[in-house]
Amino acid sequence: MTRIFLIGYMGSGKTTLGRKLAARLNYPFLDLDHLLEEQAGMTIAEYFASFGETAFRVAESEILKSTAYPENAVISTGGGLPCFFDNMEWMNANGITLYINLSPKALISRLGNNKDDRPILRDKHGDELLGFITEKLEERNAYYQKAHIVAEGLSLTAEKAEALIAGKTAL
Ligand SMILES: Nc1ncnc2c1ncn2[C@@H]1O[C@H](COP(=O)(O)OP(=O)(O)O)[C@@H](O)[C@H]1O
Ligand SMILES: O=C(O)C1=C[C@@H](OP(=O)(O)O)[C@@H](O)[C@H](O)C1
Ligand SMILES: [Mg+2]
Repeated sequence: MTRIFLIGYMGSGKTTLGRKLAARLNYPFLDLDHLLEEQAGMTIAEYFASFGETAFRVAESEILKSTAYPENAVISTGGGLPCFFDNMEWMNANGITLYINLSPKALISRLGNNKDDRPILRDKHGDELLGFITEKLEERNAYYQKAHIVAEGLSLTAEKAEALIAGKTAL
């Protein structure tokens, strides 16, 4: 049984890499944000607007822990998920965790104009955005660094991720 949890800040490429890695390993792909959107019948942005962040954190933790995962799976998480409740410990106990580590500037470059569906970042721009991500990433790193694997995000490919994971387990 191999369940691979991809973690990292918004824009680190968890969803993108997750899809590619799952295709490469021939494992099912799950994105916890997408599962929440399906179950709630609304987008993450709508969920934040209707119920607020506190309710979102409870809901995403419930989805993490109640999903009936296939034997083998690649699971992309939301960027904040490892940093609330005991979610990080839960993932470490129930699978292999891989942190996609990127600098604030690299994250901003990847997010580009594509941050409108991320309510926490949507209204921040320029220096304010850089300052916010720098500060939050420092706080979140305390959780992210507990991952089984810390991968350098800029050069990370599905092939490299597969090799890193194979080094931790017999796939
Ligand atoms: N390896 C990569 N190189 C360059 N851009 C990437 C890479 N992976 C993802 N991106 C881009 O970065 C943005 C965020 O990717 P996404 O997978 O949604 O991240 P996350 O799920 O971690 O928030 C998207 O616009 C995506 O196309
Ligand atoms: O980092 C965060 O707090 C969040 C990250 C988002 O997922 P991505 O990391 O896939 O953008 C999504 O769960 C929500 O907007 C909150
Ligand atoms: Mg994502």
